[in-house]
Amino acid sequence: MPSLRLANLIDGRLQAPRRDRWLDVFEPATGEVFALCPDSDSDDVAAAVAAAQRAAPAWAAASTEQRARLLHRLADLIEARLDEVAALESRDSGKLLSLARSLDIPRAVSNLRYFAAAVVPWSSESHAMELGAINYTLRQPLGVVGCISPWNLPLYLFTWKISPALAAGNTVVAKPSEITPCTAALLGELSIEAGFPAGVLNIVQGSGPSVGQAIVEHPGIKAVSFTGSTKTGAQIAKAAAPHFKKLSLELGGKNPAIVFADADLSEANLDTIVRSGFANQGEICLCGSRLLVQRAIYDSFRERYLARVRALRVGDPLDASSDLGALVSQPHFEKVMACIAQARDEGGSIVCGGEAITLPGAHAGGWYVAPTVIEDLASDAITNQQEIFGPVVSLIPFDDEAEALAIANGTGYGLAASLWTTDLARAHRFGAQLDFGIVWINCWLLRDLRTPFGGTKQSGLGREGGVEALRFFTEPKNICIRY
Ligand SMILES: NC(=O)C1=CN([C@@H]2O[C@H](COP(=O)(O)OP(=O)(O)OC[C@H]3O[C@@H](n4cnc5c(N)ncnc54)[C@H](O)[C@@H]3O)[C@@H](O)[C@H]2O)C=CC1
Ligand SMILES: O=C(O)/C=C/C=C(\O)C(=O)O
Repeated sequence: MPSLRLANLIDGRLQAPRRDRWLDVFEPATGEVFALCPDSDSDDVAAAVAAAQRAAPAWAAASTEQRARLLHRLADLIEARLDEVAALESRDSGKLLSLARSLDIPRAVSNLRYFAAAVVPWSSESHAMELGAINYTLRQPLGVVGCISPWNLPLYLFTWKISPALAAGNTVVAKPSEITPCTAALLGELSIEAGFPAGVLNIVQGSGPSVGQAIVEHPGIKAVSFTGSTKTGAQIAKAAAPHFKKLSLELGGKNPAIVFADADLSEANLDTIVRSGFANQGEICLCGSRLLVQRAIYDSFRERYLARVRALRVGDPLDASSDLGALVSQPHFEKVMACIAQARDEGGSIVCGGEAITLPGAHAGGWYVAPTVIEDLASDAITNQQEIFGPVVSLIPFDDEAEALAIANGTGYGLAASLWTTDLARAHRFGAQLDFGIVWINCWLLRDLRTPFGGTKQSGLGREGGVEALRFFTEPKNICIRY
């Protein structure tokens, strides 16, 4: 029997799911079950919404300083237990412990602190009219909002959603992924210790079709912020439409990293380009899975790049010398392997990796895939069009800017692009033409939490981050006074 049994947080109390049903939670590094997650249903969601509705008036009326103080206190508690939270995140998701410790958990803390700080000086607009009237726009909390997050950056994305929602004065019903529920459950416990009033933050654990859908469909939930697959995003949009709910959808990507012949390919930059494909086993929606390289440097770049990728070590996520850990689940492992098989079937050459890796001993049952590089596929091949979300990068040569732009923009997605060039004019010209919500020039995943974050086309709807997130989680009300 797994030793860890998670709980829902509803109305300030840790609770078992009403039906007393449970889901297995696997440790991707070993393939073993190590925890049980509540398999909650619409009754648990209804109880959470009712608690959130009761808590909403007082939370909305609290000063921004009071709300900010509690968010900071929660951040303090997570920070004080950094090692423990990072170890839990790594165990739950298969990600490197070093990454959880240096990126995921510090960023979760930053999310809480950033929105705690941002909401205090946040002010509304006013518009004076010459005829003798003034408008001012109130930004009022929506009431109860839903936050649904995925498994790839569990606490990082869970806090990215709940922090602005709470800071702006809403009460929350949140659902982490049932595949990686552990750190959100721990955050729930810490929120009690931090002193959040009962019902302000509710966490209902369980599957997408039961808990996620019940959140989206509940008439008491005024807005839903979702990160995950484009397919689920479309289902949510459909279910939310009859209720006219506000939606923020941060979905998939098929991101290009575009390397021009004039790029500064220093060792550090080359490392970043490799990282942009393989960080977190490629399980980040921002990973550059299409590597476009100008033909003039293709051969020399390819040689240096492949040498680096071949040197990446797949291993135990707890081992500091591992560069890649385990994929998050058996179904996801099977999906990634099927994508590699499909790349072969459509004529791609696997120039590096391409196989599953079996580690010795206790890790033999884990889900490991070798970093894989594919060549010789047209840009409209399925491999170069569909999101794989694993350690798989496709190399694509191009001749000039026009061709690079057509390839880069030529998918259904538009999340993030990275561009490598020393030509400043090209950087501006090309950056402006890329049909993506985020463009990094000579860097990747350099994040400033004040900036708008999100994608175009099938990568989503709306923007998260900074003031955009505070706007999303509030209702503007214009008041016009004649004097
Ligand atoms: N950040 C991203 O862009 C992510 C992309 N993906 C992509 O999606 C593929 C499938 O992964 P999944 O875990 O199935 O992603 P998913 O999009 O189904 O799951 C994300 C979250 O949505 C919830 N959910 C699922 N169905 C729902 C519904 N009908 N209503 C409301 N919530 C629902 C899940 O329980 C989870 O909390 C991956 O292989 C990957 O390609 C997955 C996770 C994150
Ligand atoms: O906000 C960020 O820095 C990163 C967000 C990443 C995702 O949303 C994702 O991988 O799904």
